[in-house]
Amino acid sequence: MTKDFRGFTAVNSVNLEVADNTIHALVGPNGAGKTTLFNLLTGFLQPTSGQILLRGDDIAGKQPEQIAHMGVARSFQITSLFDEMTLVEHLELALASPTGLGYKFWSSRKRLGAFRERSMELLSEVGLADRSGQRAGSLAYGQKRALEIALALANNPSLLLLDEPTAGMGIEDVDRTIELVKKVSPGRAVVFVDHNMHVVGSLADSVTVLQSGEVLAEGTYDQVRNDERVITAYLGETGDTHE
Ligand SMILES: Nc1ncnc2c1ncn2[C@@H]1O[C@H](COP(=O)(O)OP(=O)(O)OP(=O)(O)O)[C@@H](O)[C@H]1O
Repeated sequence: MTKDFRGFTAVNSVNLEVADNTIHALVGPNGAGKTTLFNLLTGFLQPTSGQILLRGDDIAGKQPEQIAHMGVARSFQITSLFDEMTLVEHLELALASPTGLGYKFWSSRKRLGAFRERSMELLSEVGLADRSGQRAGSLAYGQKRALEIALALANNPSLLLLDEPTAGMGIEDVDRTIELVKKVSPGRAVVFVDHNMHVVGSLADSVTVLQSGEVLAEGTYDQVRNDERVITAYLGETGDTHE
């Protein structure tokens, strides 16, 4: 698929194929087109040309809500939580929204109770069950990111997109997040963007390296990390982020 912004091609004929039950990393220097690609996959941007097939259905041109209903979920790079709401309320709201209950939330708190059990399951999946009644604002940074993953999982997506899931984390949270993503990946395809090569090497079954909107290299982590073009692209940026 391709995305032009008034003559500037941010994503140029990128062909990305992600199989079920696999974890795929999207890496590349700043401005490579990773966020634009995520925006295309989730309907926040429309491709200038090309198809986006989700298990055979073309989702290009559909609205973000439709794409979400079809099984694509994304956790954001920037936290999008409500500090005053509890963890379990976050999950209940996320579970209620595809049913159309979402907008009535404020007047039908009782009906949301129907989602309590599933909310607790999701919280325990990400290791936050014992904090279910706490306000999101009271969580540590790594826990907030785990809550975001739980929210992304609420509608059991077939394609889970994680935008820099370990950004800003200390090493312990990074390792916890690696284990969490491994744990929640079976049964779906996961695509993540991350600048941390330890994370990419630990998680990714396959890696696509983007540069200036184009695919620079593709393969396993070991294949791409030894690719001369990749090394050059990264050296050009920061000197040593290829590890
Ligand atoms: N709405 C827009 N209008 C014009 N240009 C844009 C727009 N969005 C992104 N771009 C440009 O497209 C290119 C790719 O940007 P994108 O944000 O996708 O890169 P990225 O790989 O996600 O970078 P980073 O790692 O810094 O997040 C950049 O040159 C950016 O300036």
